[in-house]
Amino acid sequence: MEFTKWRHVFKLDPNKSIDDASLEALIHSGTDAFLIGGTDGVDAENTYRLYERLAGCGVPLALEMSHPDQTVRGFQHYFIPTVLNAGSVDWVIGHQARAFESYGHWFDATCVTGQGYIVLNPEAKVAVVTEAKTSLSLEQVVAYAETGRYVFRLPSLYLEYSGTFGSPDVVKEVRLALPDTHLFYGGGIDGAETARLMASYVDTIVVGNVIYENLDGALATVAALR
Ligand SMILES: CC(C)=CCC/C(C)=C/CC/C(C)=C/CC/C(C)=C/CC/C(C)=C/CC/C(C)=C/CC/C(C)=C/COP(=O)(O)OP(=O)(O)O
Ligand SMILES: O=P(O)(O)OC[C@@H](O)CO
Ligand SMILES: [Mg+2]
Repeated sequence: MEFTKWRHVFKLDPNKSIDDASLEALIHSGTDAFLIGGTDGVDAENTYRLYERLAGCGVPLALEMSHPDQTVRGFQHYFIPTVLNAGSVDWVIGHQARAFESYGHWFDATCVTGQGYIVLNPEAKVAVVTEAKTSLSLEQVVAYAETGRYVFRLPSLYLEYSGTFGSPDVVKEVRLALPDTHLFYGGGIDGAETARLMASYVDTIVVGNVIYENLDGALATVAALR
């Protein structure tokens, strides 16, 4: 699974419902992959149910693990997030270490990638759950990104504005500071314009919420990159 080639992914939340027709449209949209992930209300059952609806669809499936119950086999790739600017160390390394304690025997480095999250929307559920320090200057965001890259040697960083459109200036500065790091951006991409803008700065744009609010807008985010 070469996530480094992905330019556009749809993020599907196991805790949200989506009808078959919409899922079919996403499958045929031309997106590079489906990233399954959510902050709350995710468990093995709803993760597997969503996996089953997508298995064999021809689009790569990756699981972004945010709960120990989510060790569901069958995905082509797994991301284990760490929230670099979390207010509690549990979300930086605590939950992950406990998960390895329980499930590490399943670990297969060829299909699991660490993902350094920097959460920047204080309203986002993930910010509340992880007590993220979101009041950061541009220099502080860059500093977190550089720490993720140079101290923790994370193979990917994720600028997370989940639920709102983020600051292009911040994203651009992180890109300039870390030209060789795989950057994901997610947050408020709702159509062609926002998709193109953020795709000009990062390697992979992640489109989530708009799927459940305006399917045409979601599909336009793929067409915009063609
Ligand atoms: C099966 C297999 C290959 C296993 C390998 C072996 C192994 C190592 C297994 C253990 C792996 C495991 C289970 C790790 C998870 C451990 C854990 C709990 C880590 C903490 C993860 C973390 C930092 C979560 C923070 C929240 C987060 C990043 C959430 C997902 C992304 C996101 C913000 C989604 C957007 O949706 P949502 O936030 O839900 O927003 P709305 O619903 O409001 O739109
Ligand atoms: O839901 P949106 O705002 O598109 O954000 C996508 C993704 O970054 C959420 O983790
Ligand atoms: Mg959710």
